[in-house]
Amino acid sequence: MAKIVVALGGNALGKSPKEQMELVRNTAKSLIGLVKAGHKVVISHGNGPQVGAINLGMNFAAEHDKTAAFPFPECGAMSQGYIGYHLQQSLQNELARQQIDKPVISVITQVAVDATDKAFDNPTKPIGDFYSQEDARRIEQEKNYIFKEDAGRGYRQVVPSPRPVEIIELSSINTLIENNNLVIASGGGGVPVIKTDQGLRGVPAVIDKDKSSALLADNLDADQLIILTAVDEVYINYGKTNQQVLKKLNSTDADIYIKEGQFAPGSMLPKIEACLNFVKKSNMRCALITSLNRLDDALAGNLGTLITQK
Ligand SMILES: Nc1ncnc2c1ncn2[C@@H]1O[C@H](COP(=O)(O)OP(=O)(O)O)[C@@H](O)[C@H]1O
Ligand SMILES: NC(=O)OP(=O)(O)O
Repeated sequence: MAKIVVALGGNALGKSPKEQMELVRNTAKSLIGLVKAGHKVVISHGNGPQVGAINLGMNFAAEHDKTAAFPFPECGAMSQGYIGYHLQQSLQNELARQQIDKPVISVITQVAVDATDKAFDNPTKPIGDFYSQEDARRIEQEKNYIFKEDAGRGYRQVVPSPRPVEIIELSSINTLIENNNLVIASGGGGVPVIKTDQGLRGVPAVIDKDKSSALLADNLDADQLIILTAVDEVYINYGKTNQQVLKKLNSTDADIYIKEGQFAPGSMLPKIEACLNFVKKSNMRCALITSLNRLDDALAGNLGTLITQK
């Protein structure tokens, strides 16, 4: 029996509640397969597109209908609730269908970051939808947002992405897991908070969920980290005619490929770095990157990129 943290990518969760629900329902079947096999499963997820959409909607309502403005950390917390709700319901329905008695719970998770993290001065985390360069430049002028090109897929708004330092609700998460709960935690990388003399305070940023998931997996002393995204496998020369799939990747080769710039910053690079951070601490650990809808095939060893220390 292994303890496995499974992280679902925000971009891989589709563009609408309908799409997300369908994708999550499908993934729930594989996740319950892991539970049935006797593994302790903990689920985390991204929120880039979702927190961007929520923030856009809230800003629009405040501008046009004069509703109260919703600060960015509150939007992050809403994205945890929205995605957690879909995951929770899909997992509960699948457990009921298979007549398995197991409680499912989403934990609103805050993750402490360093208030002096240099990431606050250099926004890098893409959120929301993709825009053309022309539209991105126009919105930048109108709204004072910052847009950057996202891994060849178009322009997206970017916000600061500080490094996760401490999972505030870790002890509750651990207790819930040890008491047979199927736990969803650290959604969207966690709501970023800083520690002040007055206590915890939310900050406008999005923590990379791959980094937070690796921290969660490490803190829980998990055996495996699985990152589910939109591609079946990791490649070198990705998107070029000579692209080559990486079935297995050890930390030595990964460091070389990182130096060569094989993994796009803001998309595949944080996943590889998170997996390396996790596996480098123990040669008993492994990490797997594969697609959200092919998890069963990946678990059967037919696809996916397996990352190990040696
Ligand atoms: N070397 C690579 N191999 C595979 N995919 C890559 C690579 N470099 C960049 N990518 C891109 O990274 C994307 C996954 O990152 P992203 O969309 O940010 O993930 P998430 O599902 O966590 O939101 C893939 O869909 C793919 O387009
Ligand atoms: N928070 C976060 O990393 O989200 P994505 O997986 O959507 O990038």
